[in-house]
Amino acid sequence: MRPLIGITACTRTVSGVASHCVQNKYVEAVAEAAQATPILIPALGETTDVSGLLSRLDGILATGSSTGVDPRRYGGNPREQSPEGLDIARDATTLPLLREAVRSSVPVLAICRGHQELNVALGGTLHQFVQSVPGKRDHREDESVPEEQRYGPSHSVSLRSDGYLARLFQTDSIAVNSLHEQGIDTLAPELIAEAWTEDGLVEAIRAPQAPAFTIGVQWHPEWQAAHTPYSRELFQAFASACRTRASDRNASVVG
Ligand SMILES: N[C@@H](CCC(=O)NCCCC(=O)O)C(=O)O
Repeated sequence: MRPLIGITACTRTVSGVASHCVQNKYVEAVAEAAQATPILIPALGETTDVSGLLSRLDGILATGSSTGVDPRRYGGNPREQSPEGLDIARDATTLPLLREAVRSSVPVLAICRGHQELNVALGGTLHQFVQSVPGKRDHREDESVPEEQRYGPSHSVSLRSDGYLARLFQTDSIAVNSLHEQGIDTLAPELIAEAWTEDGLVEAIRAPQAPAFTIGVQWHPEWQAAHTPYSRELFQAFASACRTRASDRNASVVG
């Protein structure tokens, strides 16, 4: 049986109707690159039954989003963010969920906003506008170009020489896409950096003491994941951890 992977949703108003949304590329990456069964995790906030949900899941994919984590979640200045740029219900869902997933041996792959959420959930902080930080490059996408170009390679990242990703990819740097303006400032105590841009921004993270696979990346491996070698390898490694979790879960139900 395929592992069951929960994908974090955003709240959106679609044609005037309040909705929970996940972009197709995340669903496709789980179904095709990870060969798993995707299921949406709605942004229900505090009413989410976190432990009940985690006990039924084999992995969590924390997605990217145009919205940012509310700065009040990490001691940032709330006046600098417009309310439309936030998704309070998503924060109230994903932050406790990711914190508990890491503790409960549920594999986590966290992408872009998800990567930032993982850091905040575990006690780290973010830059609200990386492009305004002295010495940092502008990590935002060019919104005027077609999607194919927006998700194309933008800059390289150096991989930690003794790190998980360098071992997985068998290289010390890769080219990645870049579509964000927030970014990690202070790393959460239980995370280590797995990759950096040349401006020093942390582009990938891992929780080395976590019982299961726990990786965050600032770039977008879900974009055409099944057809892009490093992205496919990352999703396959995540899937392998999810399969282990699935067989452990089944063994505990049977036994
Ligand atoms: N808003 C945050 C997060 C950036 C992010 O997740 N971008 C993804 C865009 C949509 C997608 O492809 O999922 C920031 O600006 O840092």
